[in-house]
Amino acid sequence: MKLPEKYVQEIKALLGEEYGEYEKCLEGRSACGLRVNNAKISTEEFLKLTPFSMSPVPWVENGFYYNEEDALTKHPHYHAGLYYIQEPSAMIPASRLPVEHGDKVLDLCAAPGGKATELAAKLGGTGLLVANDISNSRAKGLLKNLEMAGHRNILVTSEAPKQLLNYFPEYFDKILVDAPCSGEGMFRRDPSMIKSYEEKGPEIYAPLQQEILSAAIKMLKPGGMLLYSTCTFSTLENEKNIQKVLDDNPEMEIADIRKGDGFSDGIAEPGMDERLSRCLRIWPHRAGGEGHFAALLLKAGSAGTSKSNRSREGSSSQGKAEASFLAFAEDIPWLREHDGKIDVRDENLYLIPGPLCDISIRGLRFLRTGLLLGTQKKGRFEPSQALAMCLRQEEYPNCVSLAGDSIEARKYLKGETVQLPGMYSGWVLVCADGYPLGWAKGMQGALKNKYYPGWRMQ
Ligand SMILES: C[S@@+](CC[C@H](N)C(=O)[O-])C[C@H]1O[C@@H](n2cnc3c(N)ncnc32)[C@H](O)[C@@H]1O
Repeated sequence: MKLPEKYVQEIKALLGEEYGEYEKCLEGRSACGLRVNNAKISTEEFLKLTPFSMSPVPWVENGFYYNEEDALTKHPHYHAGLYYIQEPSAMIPASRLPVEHGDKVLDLCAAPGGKATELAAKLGGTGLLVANDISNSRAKGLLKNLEMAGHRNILVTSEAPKQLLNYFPEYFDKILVDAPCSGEGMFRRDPSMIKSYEEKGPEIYAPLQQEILSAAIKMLKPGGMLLYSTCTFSTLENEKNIQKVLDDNPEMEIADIRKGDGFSDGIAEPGMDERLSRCLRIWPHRAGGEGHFAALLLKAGSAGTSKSNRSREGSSSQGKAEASFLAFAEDIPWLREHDGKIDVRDENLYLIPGPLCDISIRGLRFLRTGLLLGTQKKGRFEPSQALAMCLRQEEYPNCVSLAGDSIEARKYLKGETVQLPGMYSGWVLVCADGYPLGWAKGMQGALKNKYYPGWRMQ
């Protein structure tokens, strides 16, 4: 691999005599990783269920290495949202941000959702995750990944950080800034990054990262925590940005971050704050991952409750639509006991998470508020794909479960008609090994495929 000369000099200066090991390591293959979605399945259960062999990623309990030749994105368990394909060192940021149930969490640069899906899993259906990406097209992929993973307490937005700040000053308990960066840690996995590095290197990204960080700090509650991460090695984009945060914001402190075998400390060059060593670095020749940087920051003060600026009243057309939905959702406990409200917009019904009922988002560019439950057509409720992904088999009695490795499960995911013995009527939840894939409509014994066309398996 031909690395840019400027980059080679930079890394030699950081690694000294270790540089040879780093260079040699780039000739090898990068590791493939997946993260189990504990919002749907425990790690233990997943390991019993999966037909693939895998070995643990040492720094996260739900992370695993798998063999490159295994087609993990083609398996129905992937489409059931049981795991997310993720580069192993990219599993660190969400795992090191101490999200607690009930928190209001912001993932400011979230697409395509590798970290947002884990942050939402840590919330366990409580609190709120605002997942944002400035790119609208990338935010669409983010929404799909959050929905496939079965998350409902979400607000998916596509805004510049400065604009979000107008809506959420000092609002969040926890914030992740997984910043756009020069991607030096991705050269082996994606050699096209070398070209983009040559066009836009650390000098271009560092000011953008500072701008994003500055808005993020203003959105963090006193007492809140912010994790800043990149997949690059340049100190300009990493420690020097954190140094600037410390210089400009006396209320910000670097917190200790849990490290492990093969992790390195942050680099405090002469004249820089020694606390920068608390940051974390992953180098590909020292640990089984491509490379990452993470800094955990704490804002001084104690967290109060966020201000509410909106009432929870629903619209008058709501009563009828809500009633038809509730008849459908009779046995789903979390739909009867949620802390939010059901909102009706046009034909669509949404379950708005509690914290989102208390704020105004008028004028904000969003792709989703809460969970799209379904649509109300000619007085009848049609459940959404996203609702199917949030359900557990035991919460909805009218189910059919296909074997995960069956031809039928794959046919269903391709949008084809599946012939099954038995008589079905109404909305049937189709599962693979007991984990929902989507809907079918029982019609005179046959099952009409209602899998969301945009998600079909190719
Ligand atoms: C490193 S990627 C994020 C990866 C993501 N966190 C994940 O784990 O899947 C950085 C993201 O930042 C977005 N981005 C670029 N400039 C931004 C800005 N000014 N504000 C917010 N997001 C930005 C990019 O569109 C890109 O999706």
